[in-house]
Amino acid sequence: MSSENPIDICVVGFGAIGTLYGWLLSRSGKARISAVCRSNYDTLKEYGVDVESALYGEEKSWRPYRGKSVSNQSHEAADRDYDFVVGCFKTIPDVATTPEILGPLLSRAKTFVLIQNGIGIERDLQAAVPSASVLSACAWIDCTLINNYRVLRHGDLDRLVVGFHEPLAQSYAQGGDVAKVAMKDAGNKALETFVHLLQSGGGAPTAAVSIVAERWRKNLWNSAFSTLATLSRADLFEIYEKSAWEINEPVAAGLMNEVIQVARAIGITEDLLPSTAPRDTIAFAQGSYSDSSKGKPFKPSMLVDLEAGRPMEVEGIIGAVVKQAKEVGVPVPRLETAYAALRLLQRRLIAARA
Ligand SMILES: CC(C)(CO)C(=O)C(=O)O
Repeated sequence: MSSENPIDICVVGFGAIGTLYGWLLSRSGKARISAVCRSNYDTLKEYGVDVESALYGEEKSWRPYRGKSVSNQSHEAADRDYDFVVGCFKTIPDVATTPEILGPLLSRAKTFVLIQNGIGIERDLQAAVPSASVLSACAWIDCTLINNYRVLRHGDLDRLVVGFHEPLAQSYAQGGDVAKVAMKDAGNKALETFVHLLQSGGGAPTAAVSIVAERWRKNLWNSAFSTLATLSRADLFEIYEKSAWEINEPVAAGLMNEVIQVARAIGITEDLLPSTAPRDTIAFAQGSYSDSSKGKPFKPSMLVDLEAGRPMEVEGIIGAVVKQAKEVGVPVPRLETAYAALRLLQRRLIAARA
């Protein structure tokens, strides 16, 4: 590392996404990464990880500045302050909330970044650390840890959209407008620094005008394709296979249109999330998955979790939309059916782990 005053970043959840973004941040030469790991702790400590990315290149035996075990609820990493705490763990509030997972790290930073799927995933964190800046990011990426966590395999897709969440009104109520402006400035500055670090590491993140709208846009993909794939245990090539797609297309479009209607009802306007977004999302997936002779079968992370017997991100992807639909009185029968079926699967996964 060349920098004299390194930016200290704690990445919590060092699965494929945490490893890839931790690596890019450290490649900036300006940041040092403390990694909070679970299953890959021993491998990372002994061997490091071989990064094999079609987009970003390769590095043998990369190790973060230090690796810490998650066995003690992130306690081991809470021995210092950080410039950023970056959450790359799955959002599964029906198992543990984000504040529960971050534990003592909550008081170790003023800026948190959540790189996760789902809607409203920032809310419990904002309530737990009202004076902090909360950023979040949507990742369109295909990466996996293989060979017993020794290799990070990444293809040629990395679309990362990062943004700053408006602070909760209660967090600046006492200080009034001055406090509000100061919080916004701090958030925007943190966003600028984070984006710059990733860019310096070779990444190409985009800063969002409205990260909330971007989260709804990303959720179009997840609520349709993650749901269909998980309930049928089919990969994306199977879903897009010609005779199957005739049946699946209206189902995917129907699920996405319900998501759009809820987004509109809560105030996400056409300029932030256009009504053409479902069509664009379908076309984007079609470009990648309609020809099975090209590439390997792709499974959304929700299906990967189901097959591995791990709890899935049902609440953030579907549950949160269904709940908001109820609050604003928008009927979402397709999403409700998907949610009910996924919840039944989830109950079994959680019970098996207990
Ligand atoms: C969009 C995608 C497929 C990852 O890039 C995803 O969000 C997931 O697998 O859950």
